[in-house]
This record gives sequence, structure tokens and C-alpha cells, in this order.
Amino acid sequence: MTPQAAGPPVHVRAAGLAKSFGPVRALRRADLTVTAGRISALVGENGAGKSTLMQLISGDLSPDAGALDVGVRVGLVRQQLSTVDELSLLENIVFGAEDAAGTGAWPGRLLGGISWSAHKEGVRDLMARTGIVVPLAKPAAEVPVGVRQRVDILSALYRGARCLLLDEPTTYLTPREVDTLFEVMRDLAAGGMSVVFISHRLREVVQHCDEVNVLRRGESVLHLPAAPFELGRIGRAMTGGDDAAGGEATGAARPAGAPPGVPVLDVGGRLSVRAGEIVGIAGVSGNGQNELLDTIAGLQRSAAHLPLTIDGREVSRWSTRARRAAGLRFIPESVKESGSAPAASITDNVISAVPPPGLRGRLGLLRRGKADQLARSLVERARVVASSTRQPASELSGGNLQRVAVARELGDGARILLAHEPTRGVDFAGVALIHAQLREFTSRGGAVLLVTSDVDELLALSDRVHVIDRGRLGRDYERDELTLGRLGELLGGLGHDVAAARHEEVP
Ligand SMILES: Nc1ncnc2c1ncn2[C@@H]1O[C@H](COP(=O)(O)OP(=O)(O)OP(=O)(O)O)[C@@H](O)[C@H]1O
Repeated sequence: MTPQAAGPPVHVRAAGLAKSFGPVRALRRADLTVTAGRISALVGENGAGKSTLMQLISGDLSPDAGALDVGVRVGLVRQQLSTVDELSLLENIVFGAEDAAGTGAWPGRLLGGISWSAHKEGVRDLMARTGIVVPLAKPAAEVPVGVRQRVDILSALYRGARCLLLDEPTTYLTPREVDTLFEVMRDLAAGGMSVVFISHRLREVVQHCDEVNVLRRGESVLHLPAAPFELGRIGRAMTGGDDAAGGEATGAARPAGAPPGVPVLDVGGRLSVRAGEIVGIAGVSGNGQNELLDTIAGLQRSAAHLPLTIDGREVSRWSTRARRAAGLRFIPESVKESGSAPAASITDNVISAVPPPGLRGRLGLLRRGKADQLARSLVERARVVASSTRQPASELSGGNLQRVAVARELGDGARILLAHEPTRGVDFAGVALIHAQLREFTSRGGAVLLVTSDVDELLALSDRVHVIDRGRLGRDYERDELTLGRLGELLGGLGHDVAAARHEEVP
């Protein structure tokens, strides 16, 4: 790296970077300068090329063209979690995901002569310094996604990264955790580190970052070197001034529709969802949300042996398949991990969930043309950026994969939707689109059980809200009874600080 005449050292300088994957031009001309002591935001629509740029800087990919100068050790914390289920959190932090995945480059070097107790000390010290604390002895499989993400951050720091690349780190975090993360980032930056922060939550960006870089369709289109930042300007740069797809902000109130009807889903009399209704579940991630949804979906047995009914019929002993056939659909917390088949094409991912009648010909053989047609119309409706429906799901950007999963689960035959973080990783135009899809689904008599850590989303969509804490569901509150402040009081005892959530308009 060329020494600077004055000012803080530049850690990364990228100019005119291009990268294609076969026919897909993920990056055409990307520029980014990352400076010590600063938190730089990188924003752009789903598929704009943000993750690709991060992978070029981290060295996971090499550019086809352009100049890239990286002067310090870089730690990339990816969108998709890289913890290994069977390993303890300590092991995950110490080995680091890349090496656990097989390069074997550094553990041997670092572990030579160093004991596990020394690592434990080192990691404990790191946790104390950064305030990012995780239960070290627990296996990764037993902790919620939010904790596993913190493990990835600790891992990068433990490996001596001076430049942290955080690809959507806040999607798993509650508002208070987001604030804590930024306090940590601020401290790290004050200590001479640099941070690149990717997020679709533009409010976080303008509030916490020192500079903003916008990518649109693989090109750097805007660099704002200093606050104050104007949300509208950033939004317009992201979309090219085309706000048509954006629609309303996430904070919009639910339009008045037909009054919700009969309960279609009931869990032991404690939780019920009626036709035409969205019932929200609020709580700190890891308080039983996964268990609740997995039990309803038939992926695990109810520990409390609560009766579960769909349309008044007891279904506790039904298979997942039978539940799907009854119209139950599920968007899991991490679509990348458990809601998609990465090697299969977009078409196969779309039709995998109980192929609708009409897709099979005589002898039960799949009619490919029809299946592709169905996938194409769905991809179009969900505004997915993909070169073709034959593309494997693994090649889709995170937000685009999420759009595919939502559209698939809302497809033919859906009557009850379990939606866990339905807009995770989706840009603001996509969030508005998915919210509109959920409302449209309920206006046709669909029932939605919504679990989200985004309090704005919870209040924007839910007709009623239950709070969940340590596996227990509290009473429900009607939407009219709840303001952001009231929800904050309810969650206050659970370590939330929703007062930190804001209601500014997103363009
Ligand atoms: N390995 C790959 N093979 C083929 N295409 C790919 C591959 N990786 C990414 N792409 C494509 O490159 C484009 C940019 O993807 P990238 O993941 O960088 O976008 P992103 O801005 O991070 O999106 P998101 O906000 O949805 O995470 C997308 O069209 C994506 O489908």
C-alpha cells in the first residue's frame, strides 16, 4: 500500500473492479477506499454486487479487471453463517470458519505450542474488551443465529483482522444489540481499525457510518464522504431514481380490510391465528421462537405436548408433508441454511414444495416447460435478479434467495404461513414488496404467524402481538393497544431497547 502523505492510513483501495460469473456481470466498475478509523457503509439493491466486492477484498475471489490494493489483514463476516454445528463456540472462534472448512493454513501455525486454555483466556479477554459475549462451551448447534453471528465477528477479530468487512451483520440483531454492535465498531475504529458495513437498513447507515458508498448494478454510483447523509439521495442512487418498486415504507399502517375470520391455526389455546390475520411474535431471538415454529411445522415435537389444530383438526401427529398438504407453509429463519436447496435450480427450488397439480403429466412425470414457466412468473413477480430460472440457487444473492423462498411459500395452496424474519437481507423496495404480498395473502383469507426481530415490521404488519420470553408466550395485544413505546415497555424487561428504533421514512 502506498504511504499516505497525510491523514489516516488507507487499508483498502479498489478502483474499477469488474467480476463476472459466466454471463452474469456481478461487478462492472466498483470503487472503494477504506480508511483506518472509519466505518464505511456499502449499500445497494439486492444483487447490486456488494457481497461480490467483499469477496474480492477478502481474497476469496479475484477480479477480472481493475486495481485492488489491500494493505492489512482483512476479516470477512459473511451473510451466511460459517459456524460448524458440532464444534463449541470457542472452537469455532479459534479455528475460524475458513480453516474449519479445510484450508488448514493457520491453526497448525497458531496452535503449535499454544494450549486451549491459552486460547480460552485470549478469547475471554477479547470478549471483555469488545463487549461481544458468547457462551464459549456451547456447541454452535445449540445457540440462536444471532449468537452464531457474533461468533463470526469474534473469530475475525481473534485472527487479527485490522479491517472488518461486515456483510449485513445487523439482520439478526435486536435494536439494542445493533446499538451495542456499533459501539463496539466505534471503539474498534478509534483503535485504528477500519470497518466496511453492509446493510439494507438505511437508517442504521446514516446514523452510524462515517461515509456511504452506493453500488448500483455492479457500478459505484455515489460516494458521500461525510455526514449528514440524506436518505432520499442514497435511495435514489441505489435505484437509479426509480422508486416505483419501492412503494410504501415499512412503517405504513395495515390498510383496513375484511375483519379476520375463524381460527385456522391453534396452539394449545394459547396462540391462535384466524383467516385474514397476521399475528406477530415479539421477543429476543433465542427465546423459543424456533421451537414454536418448528413444532407447528412438524419439524420437532412439542415439549409441552400442546394440542395443535389446523381448521379445528388435531394435527400434532401429522407429518410435515401432511401439514403442507393442509396449506401450512414455512419461511425458516435462515433460508440459505434450511429453506433452499443450493445446488438445485431456481425452478426446482420453486416447485420442490408439493408440486402444484398441472405440473405432472401422464405417468407422473414432471412437465419441465410448465415448471420453468411457473418459476419464471414467480421470479418476475418477486422481482428477483437472476440470469435464468435454470441458475442454481447458490448463485443467487442473499436477498434474491429470500424473495424466491417467500414467493414459493405464498404460492398455490398456501393458507397458513409461518414467517420467520420474512424480509431478512432484502432491500427496502423488496421489503415493501414482501409486506404487500403478505397483506394480499391475508386479504384473500390467508393466516400469517410472523416472527421478526424488526419492531417496525412487527408493528406495521401485525393485527395482534404476543411476547415470547424463555419459551413462554404471553397474552396477546391488539395492534391498537400497541405503540412503539408500549412495545418497548413490554420488551424492556427482556433486554430490548426499542426506543432506539426510529420511524423515519425510507425513500
Ligand atoms: N457464484 C456465483 N455464480 C453466479 N452468479 C453469482 C455468483 N455469486 C453472485 N452472483 C450474481 O452476482 C450478482 C451480485 O451478487 P451479490 O451477492 O454480490 O449481490 P449483493 O449486492 O450482495 O445482493 P444482496 O443484497 O441480495 O445480498 C447477482 O446477480 C448474483 O446472482
